[in-house]
Amino acid sequence: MSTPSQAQIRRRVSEAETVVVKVGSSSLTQADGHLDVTKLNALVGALASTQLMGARVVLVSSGAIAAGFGPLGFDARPTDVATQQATAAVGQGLLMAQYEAAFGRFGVRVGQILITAEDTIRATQYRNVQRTLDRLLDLGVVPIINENDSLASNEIRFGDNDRLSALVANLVRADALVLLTDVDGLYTAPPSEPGSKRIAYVPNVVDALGEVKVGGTGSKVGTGGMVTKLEAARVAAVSGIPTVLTCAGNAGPALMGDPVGTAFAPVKRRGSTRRLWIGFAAEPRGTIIVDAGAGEAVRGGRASLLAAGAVEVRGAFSAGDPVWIDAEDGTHLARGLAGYDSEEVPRMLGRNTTQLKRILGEEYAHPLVHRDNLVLV
Ligand SMILES: Nc1ncnc2c1ncn2[C@@H]1O[C@H](COP(=O)(O)OP(=O)(O)O)[C@@H](O)[C@H]1O
Ligand SMILES: N[C@@H](CCC(=O)OP(=O)(O)O)C(=O)O
Repeated sequence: MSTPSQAQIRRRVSEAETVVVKVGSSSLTQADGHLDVTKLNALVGALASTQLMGARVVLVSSGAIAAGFGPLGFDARPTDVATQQATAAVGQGLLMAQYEAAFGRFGVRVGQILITAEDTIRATQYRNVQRTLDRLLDLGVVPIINENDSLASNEIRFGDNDRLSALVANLVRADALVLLTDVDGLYTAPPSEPGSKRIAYVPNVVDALGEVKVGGTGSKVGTGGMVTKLEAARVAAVSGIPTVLTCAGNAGPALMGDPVGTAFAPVKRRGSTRRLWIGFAAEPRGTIIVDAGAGEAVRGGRASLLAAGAVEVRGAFSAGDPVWIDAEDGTHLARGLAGYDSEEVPRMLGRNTTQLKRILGEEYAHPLVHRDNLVLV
């Protein structure tokens, strides 16, 4: 696939049949922790027009915690997990009430979907999310997605919604991802640094960003900053989906294909959704270290990881959790979903399938990581 021009990417965004739009906390709230209804209504105006022109629109909206702390009487975004979770429970309801009213003025229905990272890595759960989203879109509804902050465990969570939005874009087979934030695009350095300049077009987000200096959030309510937005653009790019990153005020022009913000080209054709979830959705809980032969087999792309080639296991994980597969020198070779709990693995190490069946029983005959549950890194 030759590298497309910026104009081609902008056209693809304007012609998208399905578009995922992600909006950050700072674009929806005031500094005092109350929803900024004017900003929210302006965003909904742009999204509703896109939807009424025939596109399928999915909104990934942050802002539950930012919208909840003011009404609860706190001066600032809480920092402890329990209070954040309680604040999100309050803020999410307030956020949805505003969205329902705003979209309702255009006769557009909305539906709320709250997702935890854990949901997204289990095959049955992500198929469930996919089916519900597809059905909502068929029904002409705008799904509004957020991380399920009130229930997410602290160890496995997205935290920001940037990566979640890219995974959702892949899940709904979107034609474009639009990331809306409080800065009008990607800059050569954090915009507070003198001399930093907006970058209008990134033809290859995977390896062309060496010169760019990215920093964390610039606001008191956002999380992740530009780092997670670039990760999201990268996940979208390897899924074959172009991304536009700009400020929320530019939502309308961005969706119409105007040259606002920063456009990122896709870098290859669409990959398997499931493998992307495994590759990006959650932090691995442990590591399986493999010998050179198994490493080569795994890197070859079509082999499962068998116990015979594994030499050590680290960390505590359950069957189904994401794990690293590392070489003995510590190099990451792949990520995958473990076929066993970590405590079952030590007695399996180095044994071939016949030995495993004979010594431990039939139920130990399947691979440590099945090739369908494995992505190379
Ligand atoms: N190279 C960069 N270009 C643009 N913004 C940057 C860069 N590095 C860091 N940032 C910061 O990232 C912020 C946006 O991220 P964040 O606050 O998490 O927003 P959101 O709440 O929309 O997710 C910007 O306000 C900016 O201060
Ligand atoms: N799920 C959280 C999102 C946290 C957050 O601040 O995200 P973002 O503003 O997208 O960087 C919420 O709704 O408050």
